[in-house]
Amino acid sequence: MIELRELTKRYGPTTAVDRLSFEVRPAVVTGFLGPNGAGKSTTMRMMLGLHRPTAGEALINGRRYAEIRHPLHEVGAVLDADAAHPGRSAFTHLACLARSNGIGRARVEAVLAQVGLESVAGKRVGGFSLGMRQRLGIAGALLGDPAVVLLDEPVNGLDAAGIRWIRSTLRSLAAEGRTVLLSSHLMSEMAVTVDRVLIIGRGRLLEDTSVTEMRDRFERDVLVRTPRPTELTILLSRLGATVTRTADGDLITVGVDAPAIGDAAASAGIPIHALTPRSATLEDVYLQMTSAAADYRATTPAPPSSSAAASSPAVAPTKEIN
Ligand SMILES: Nc1ncnc2c1ncn2[C@@H]1O[C@H](COP(=O)(O)OP(=O)(O)OP(=O)(O)O)[C@@H](O)[C@H]1O
Repeated sequence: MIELRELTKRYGPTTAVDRLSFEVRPAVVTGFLGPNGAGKSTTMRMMLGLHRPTAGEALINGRRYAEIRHPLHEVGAVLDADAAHPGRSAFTHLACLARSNGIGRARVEAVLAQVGLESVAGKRVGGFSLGMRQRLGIAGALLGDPAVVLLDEPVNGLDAAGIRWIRSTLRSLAAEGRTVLLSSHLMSEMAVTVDRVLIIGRGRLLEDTSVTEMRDRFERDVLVRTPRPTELTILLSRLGATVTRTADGDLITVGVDAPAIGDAAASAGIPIHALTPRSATLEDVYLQMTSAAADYRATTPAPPSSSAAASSPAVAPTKEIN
């Protein structure tokens, strides 16, 4: 379990982390999301005692990192896939880490097998692909069999097979009852990997929810095409729907689902030419939530056909960011 209480970090005039409070629970994979510069790395570094908070605290299993006597046995972290010396073999790298933490050779062999690096254990890390270096980082994090595992941007730059491997590894670590927290700035990567999401923007917590809840919460609408839009609008409004008309004459209906719209139109003899249920993608929702908090945004607008506004219903930001 990880607990943050009013955790704050200021660098001169910049407030990188702003009174952040949340809990990361065991047995689920939690994603820590936010745009570039949102404060994810700073927060993780404070959790690991690498940065001193300006105010507040980060507790791992009830204690500050500095108070943990054998940290590798309680918390494993991968902050940088390139932390291993390129001239060392994977085995030597892990054996050095293990030795300095009182961990035996058998455990080194076990974690190498767990991450699928057994066959290249004697090879120099300098020749490893990014995916192999990520696996090695995770092996190092698991050496002490910790209850808490933290990974900063673990899927950054990985190919599809690497992402799939990380995903299944994190799921099995959570299934063993561990607390698993990984950061990313991409919702699309997180949506299929994590159970819960903590979203931050400009150092503040914007959302603490499950992926399922986030999917369900955002309004779904139904696009309806009919040659008799005025009559259908009156009919659907009587059923409690909110109906708006697009420039093309289609109806966007919220509050009544597609089968009910079809049934109502059929019983009134109104022809329907198209009936399309739509929902906002998690990426749309996430971008909308964090847009006000993004430090760096592309200024080139997306083509209308692929923009969030054109392809999905309006999603309202859930909290105001000041
Ligand atoms: N050592 C530092 N000195 C001054 N400012 C810093 C320092 N480290 C981070 N910052 C600032 O703090 C803010 C948060 O940075 P941080 O790296 O934690 O964000 P992040 O969410 O991890 O971003 P990214 O996704 O780009 O890695 C940024 O505005 C950054 O410029």
